[in-house]
Amino acid sequence: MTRVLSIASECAPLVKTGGLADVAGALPAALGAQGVQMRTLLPGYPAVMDALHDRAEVAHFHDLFGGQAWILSGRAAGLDLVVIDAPHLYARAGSPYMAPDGRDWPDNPERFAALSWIGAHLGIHGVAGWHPQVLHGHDWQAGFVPQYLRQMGGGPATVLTIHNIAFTGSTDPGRVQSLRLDPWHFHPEGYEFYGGISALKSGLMGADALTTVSPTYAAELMTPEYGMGLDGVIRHRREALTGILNGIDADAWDPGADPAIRPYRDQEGKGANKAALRAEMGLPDTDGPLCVIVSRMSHQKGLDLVLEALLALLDHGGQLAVLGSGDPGLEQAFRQAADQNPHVAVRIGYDEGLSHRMIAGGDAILVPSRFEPCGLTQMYGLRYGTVPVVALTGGLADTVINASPAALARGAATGVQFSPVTAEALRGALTRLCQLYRDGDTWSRLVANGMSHPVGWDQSARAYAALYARLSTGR
Ligand SMILES: Nc1ncnc2c1ncn2[C@@H]1O[C@H](COP(=O)(O)OP(=O)(O)O[C@H]2O[C@H](CO)[C@@H](O)[C@H](O)[C@H]2O)[C@@H](O)[C@H]1O
Repeated sequence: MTRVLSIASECAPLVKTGGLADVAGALPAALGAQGVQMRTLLPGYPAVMDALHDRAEVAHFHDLFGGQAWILSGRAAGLDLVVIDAPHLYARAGSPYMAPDGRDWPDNPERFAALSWIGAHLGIHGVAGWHPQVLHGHDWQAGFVPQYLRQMGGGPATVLTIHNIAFTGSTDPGRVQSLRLDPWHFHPEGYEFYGGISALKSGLMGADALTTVSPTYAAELMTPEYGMGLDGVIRHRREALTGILNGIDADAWDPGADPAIRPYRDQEGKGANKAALRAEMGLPDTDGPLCVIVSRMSHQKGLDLVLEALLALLDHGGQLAVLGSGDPGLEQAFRQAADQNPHVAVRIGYDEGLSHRMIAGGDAILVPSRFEPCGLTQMYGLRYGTVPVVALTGGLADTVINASPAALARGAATGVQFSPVTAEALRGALTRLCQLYRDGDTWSRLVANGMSHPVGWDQSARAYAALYARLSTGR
């Protein structure tokens, strides 16, 4: 049994703003099957504190970045947790990162430095006799773990996973002291980044192993186009980096047993869900494909391209249903598209149940991301027989097999890919989708291929387990 402490700023189903939470929530069970004992360290947000049971206090700090903190072990939602009960940092309404008015909390650097600091502390001192052999942090919020370990005199091996390099946890150099960083390490080999401080850069330089969530994204990160200024750092650490594809939570996303939908096991069974979704979204019947989108609305996700390419879908009898929130300009543009066209429906917001109904009821799911470390919704689509139309980038390239004539002839195709990530290429992909949809036999094969494509955690959990084993025996 390798003992691993996962350090995450969000974790499904307790607290989620995006895919990081899904992964942090799914890893412990997936890895349990591989002989890894994983506990998850989380900030004590109200939702986490409310759900925590079987609590035991394992440590107390008089001053954790400006106030008292109690470290609690316990369980919630089937997860073994270690929770930082620090009301001055985490007992706030809103999302993990933002106030209810949508603005980032000004002390986010300290709030997540505290998470990393406690992670490092527990790495050295353990949790009531349980001593992790590996500390596995996620994204910038866990970036300072290796730095603090170094300041505390060393400890277990560290892994840092990049879910989204767009967030670097950067702040101004005046915060060295409030972040409890050793000023001697304010240099390019440490946490300094373009004259400021970056938690992610610090972790990328200091962690024993780096992972990201698909092999293609691992390669892309080393290029200026995708590295967001950190490509040089990543090239410098290329020997330490591996791409391990995400899986999906196969229990939460099982079309045969999903309580949010009318369960089904083959293409036939999708019909009732499609009719229900059309009724729910107020969409009329057509003979073209019903395309769905479930997404954060941000530049990353390329949804502006969908608006530009929309007519290619509508002119072929297709429809679009969108669930998402984020960029106010995009929200408004989708609302307007829905007002202007009876075959477009939009729900602005975050709605877990509706996301299941959309993916069950759609014929196709659109994921036109400009960059996508892995992407989960295209994999939900595969499992639910909802054909993914994806940009050829990152994990989208690694999880979908394009319906080229050769792949169709081999019986391997599962979706439609397009490249470059432009409205013009997306128009071509939507036109092709509509052609495939009209050819009933080919469409049925695409759907069936997707539904039998493996999207669970087995293979990736083995890859993480092997990485942890290598790191913990190497010390
Ligand atoms: N309005 C809404 N209502 C309900 N559910 C919604 C929703 N909007 C989004 N979701 C859900 O949130 C999750 C989003 O996960 P993704 O992997 O697609 O992207 P994200 O960019 O957040 O994650 C980052 O981290 C993950 C995990 O590593 C990587 O896969 C990804 O590429 C990377 O950008 C999915 O479970 C999706 O269903």
